[in-house]
Amino acid sequence: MNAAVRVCLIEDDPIMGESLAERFRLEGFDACWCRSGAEAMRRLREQAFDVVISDMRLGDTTGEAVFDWAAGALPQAPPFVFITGYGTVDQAVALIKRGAHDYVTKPFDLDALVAKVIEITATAATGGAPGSEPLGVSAAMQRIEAMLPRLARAANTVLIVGESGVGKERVAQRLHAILAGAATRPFVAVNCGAIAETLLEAELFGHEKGAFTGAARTRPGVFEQADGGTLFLDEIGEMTPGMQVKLLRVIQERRVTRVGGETAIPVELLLVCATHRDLKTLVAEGAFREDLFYRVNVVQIRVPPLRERREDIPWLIKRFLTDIARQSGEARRHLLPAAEEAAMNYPWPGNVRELKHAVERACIMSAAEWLPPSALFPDADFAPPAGDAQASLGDYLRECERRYIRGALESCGGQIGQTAERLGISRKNLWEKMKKLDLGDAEP
Ligand SMILES: Nc1ncnc2c1ncn2[C@@H]1O[C@H](COP(=O)(O)OP(=O)(O)OP(=O)(O)O)[C@@H](O)[C@H]1O
Repeated sequence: MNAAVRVCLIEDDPIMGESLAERFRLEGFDACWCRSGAEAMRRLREQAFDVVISDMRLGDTTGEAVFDWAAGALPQAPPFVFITGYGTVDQAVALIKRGAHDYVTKPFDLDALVAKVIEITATAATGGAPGSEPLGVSAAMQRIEAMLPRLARAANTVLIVGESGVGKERVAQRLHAILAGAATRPFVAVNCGAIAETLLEAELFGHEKGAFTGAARTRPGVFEQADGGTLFLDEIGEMTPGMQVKLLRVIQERRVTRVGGETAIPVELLLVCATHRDLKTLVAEGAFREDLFYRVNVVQIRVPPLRERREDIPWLIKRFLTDIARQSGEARRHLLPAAEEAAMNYPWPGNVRELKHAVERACIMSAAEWLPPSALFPDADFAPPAGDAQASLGDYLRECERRYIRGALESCGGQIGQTAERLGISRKNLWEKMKKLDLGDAEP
């Protein structure tokens, strides 16, 4: 799968260069090791690369100079990932603000770097930068699409709501792509629900050297990293009251103070917050600050669940099949009409994420060019209920969802983590659904 990934490695240190080049080749990447900036510029001019991994300091020039040269001289500069030492972190952060993709600090984890390359090139294979593709063909998604240019011009805070996996981050990326146009501006995404409160403050606002045990050096937070571009804060409904106060202050003042710091640093960015929770209910329960709710809820985009915009299902399936073919280099697969019909009839509780996983799994599990329904829905005991003419659509879909989740639970031996992964939803989301659908002892 990695055979076509072309990596340009710019590293003047022979030991580091050799070990990185060797590891990349072992991964199946087509790695070209350039030992100087001049050599890199020559190779980049001659050949297209999917990603550039460059040291900040090179014998004859700097990684920054190569990056600037590529932005001006190449028709389409590949994404740059910088390798930095302690002394050059600030420079690397500044480069990200100017459009570099990412950086890793020495000593770094090789596995993580390889995963980063795969992630970057997989995104590139989906047809360009995330956000460069339309959101869907349904009337609902086209309405969202139509409002984005106005928001990109006028808004500085946007709230995106919708169930898990509907594509909230996708919408944020699309908004960012419209905002940024051809310019290279940073898009930084953080899942607030996945980070403990003690770490979240430093992640958002940064920290000074020595601010706490383990803060060996100064690190700018995501607000600073996203300066000039877009910051996507996912799962803001999960923030603790303490963090909510701090976020409110930053949104109002548009300045951040690093943990352990004294100076307020101005930031100018589009803040996109997202949640799958009902913030109004959280406000009523006292779990979410009312003032913060009004501050982030100035403009709200609701992304409907996939079951409410079924026209997008075949369109998304075709997109995913095309992406898979491009990434694997194999022939493009198709769905048999019966499989497409089954996909249209299924409620997709995990939304687009679940659909994407199902298509990916079907392509791995079946070698057929035309995929049958069983490739998409491998759980033997799942068959959509026959349907009762008296039942409402809501009841019918609920029964479909219940049966499918029960089948998945059974096929995963009741293991919640595995089942959630298989369905493409979070464990928490699975617990909630099990509770709602009376499926066993739904206690986390
Ligand atoms: N319109 C779309 N076109 C192509 N892929 C999409 C689209 N919407 C969502 N996806 C894919 O579905 C998956 C889930 O999307 P995304 O992460 O944006 O959802 P989310 O609503 O932010 O999820 P969560 O609430 O769990 O954070 C991703 O792999 C994304 O690439």
